[in-house]
Amino acid sequence: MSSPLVERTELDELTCWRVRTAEAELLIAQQGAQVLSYQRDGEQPLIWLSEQAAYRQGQAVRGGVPVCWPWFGDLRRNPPEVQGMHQGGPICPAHGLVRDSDWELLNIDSDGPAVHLAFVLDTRAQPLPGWPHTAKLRLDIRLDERLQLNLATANHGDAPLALSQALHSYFAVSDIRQAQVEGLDGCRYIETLEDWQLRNQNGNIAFSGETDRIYLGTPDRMSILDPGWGRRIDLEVSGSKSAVVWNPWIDKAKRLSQFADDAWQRMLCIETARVMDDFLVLKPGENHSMSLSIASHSL
Ligand SMILES: O=P(O)(O)OC[C@H]1O[C@@H](O)[C@H](O)[C@@H](O)[C@@H]1O
Repeated sequence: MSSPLVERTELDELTCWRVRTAEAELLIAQQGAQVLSYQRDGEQPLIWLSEQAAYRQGQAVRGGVPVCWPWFGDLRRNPPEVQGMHQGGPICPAHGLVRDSDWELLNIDSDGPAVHLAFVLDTRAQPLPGWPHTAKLRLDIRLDERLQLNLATANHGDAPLALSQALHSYFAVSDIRQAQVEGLDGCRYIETLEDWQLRNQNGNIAFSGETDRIYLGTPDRMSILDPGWGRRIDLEVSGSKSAVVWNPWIDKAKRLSQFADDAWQRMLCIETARVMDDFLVLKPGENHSMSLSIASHSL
């Protein structure tokens, strides 16, 4: 078996890392430590990357796995403790401050057929605008027969940190209208499209319109069933009890940046998260890890 290969490549304004193992290819942008694409040989992509993706500094790439931190979504929809950490006035971008920041590549190493890359963002070296706290964020990416992401936050300050976060994974599907999500039966969810009402999930999730929901009390395993490609994508998570399920459908697709009008058909976000009442509080010196493992199997 050939040993894994990691090469640096520049995509327009962004430095990226292309990882090739005997069975898969992974592309990561150093900006945001953003996984951009992931495909196993002989399979359709697992992670979706927009065909209109732009590789610009200071702008998250549409697709892949952006890291949302130290808040998820609209800051004003976050618990007061999370909002209170921001002292930057009215400018507070959606999904926090790190998806378009420079991260440092700490390490690349391989262990037999597996490759591991670690990226860090330390707010002491790189202060975040309007967020004057001392924390170290680390994303470990490991590729072997599956893709594993581990997002760790350490509080290096002397006061508690309150934050929300997500690994905003865009998955590739053959056709969202045929896909289903298994594993969330019986969970409560917030229907953000209908006044943030609290509802209950019955059975699998199927898609027939714009979907933007925050699931609470989520389990450690979920799957995307994709009959069109005869495959299931199995997600295994730890350190998270909330997840966001999102597809923009027809109208919102037209308003999104770097997004083709018909791209909603081919993607589905299931975002491993710590949001709403699952937000994170870290005491001084405390560390927290949230991980996501992605594998595919035939249906
Ligand atoms: O366009 P952005 O900032 O990358 O956000 C994309 C989507 O991210 C999802 O997490 C949100 O639930 C959606 O409401 C939002 O549209």
